[in-house]
Amino acid sequence: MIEFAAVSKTYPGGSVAVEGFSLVVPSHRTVALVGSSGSGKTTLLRMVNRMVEPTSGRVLIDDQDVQDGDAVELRRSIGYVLQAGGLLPHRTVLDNVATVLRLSGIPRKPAREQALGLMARVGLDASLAGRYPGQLSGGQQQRVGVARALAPDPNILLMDEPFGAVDPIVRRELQDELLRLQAELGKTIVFVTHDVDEAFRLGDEVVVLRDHGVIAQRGTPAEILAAPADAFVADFVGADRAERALHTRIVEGRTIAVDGNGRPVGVMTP
Ligand SMILES: Nc1ncnc2c1ncn2[C@@H]1O[C@H](COP(=O)(O)OP(=O)(O)OP(=O)(O)O)[C@@H](O)[C@H]1O
Repeated sequence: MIEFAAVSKTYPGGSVAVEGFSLVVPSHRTVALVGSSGSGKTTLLRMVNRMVEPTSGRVLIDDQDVQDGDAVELRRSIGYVLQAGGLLPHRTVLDNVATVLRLSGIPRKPAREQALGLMARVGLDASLAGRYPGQLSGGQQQRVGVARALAPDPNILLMDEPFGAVDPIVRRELQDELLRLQAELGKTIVFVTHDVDEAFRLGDEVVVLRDHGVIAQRGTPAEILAAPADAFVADFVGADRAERALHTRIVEGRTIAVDGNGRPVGVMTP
């Protein structure tokens, strides 16, 4: 469990990124933080692994204040996936993953074997092991980023717009892959995105942020869609967008789901 207890962050120079944010992320769940650019998502995420120190308030992991332990150890125990992948450009794919294992004291040979296992787990063919990150597609690079983050078998995975740089089809594949992995692994995931559809797809719970990390609404995707807290949330989640405004129509005795443009999108099953 991760708990943000009234955290605030004012950066040097006076920019207020987050003001009085509180949230509990239950273990083995995925919570998606969604908000527009500058709403403080990255700042909040980085407070968990102490890449950002709150100006006030505390972050607790399983009731332990993250400030109490060693920052390097904390960072090593938490998986972190970034949009850019954060890969080492002059190391092969296998080495990128194995390095993380080596850092935790695993000898070279078993580290490489485990790295191959992690590659398979995220859907990367072993034939890519000897390539350099620059020789991979964007989607493959992101998979390496996920394999790296999973290497120390962390309980917590922090994901900061991890699929932001790939095209929509690959993005969808990566989302499916993450859902599959999460069903197997049951990590505690904080997923930052500005894409509402991605948040709704991946989040067991979704937290919609306004500026300064102020929570506009939190709930399951269904709860937020069914009852947006206010006009800001309704607008942000696109509650009136044609593709969300579904209704049914009877055609030849079957009930068809139709979107706001009148386009059929599915058949209702009894
Ligand atoms: N190191 C920094 N120094 C000063 N101000 C910063 C720093 N990092 C972030 N900020 C400011 O804090 C606010 C929140 O930034 P943050 O990166 O947390 O938002 P975000 O929601 O993740 O945005 P994005 O989606 O664009 O990444 C912004 O106004 C930003 O300019």
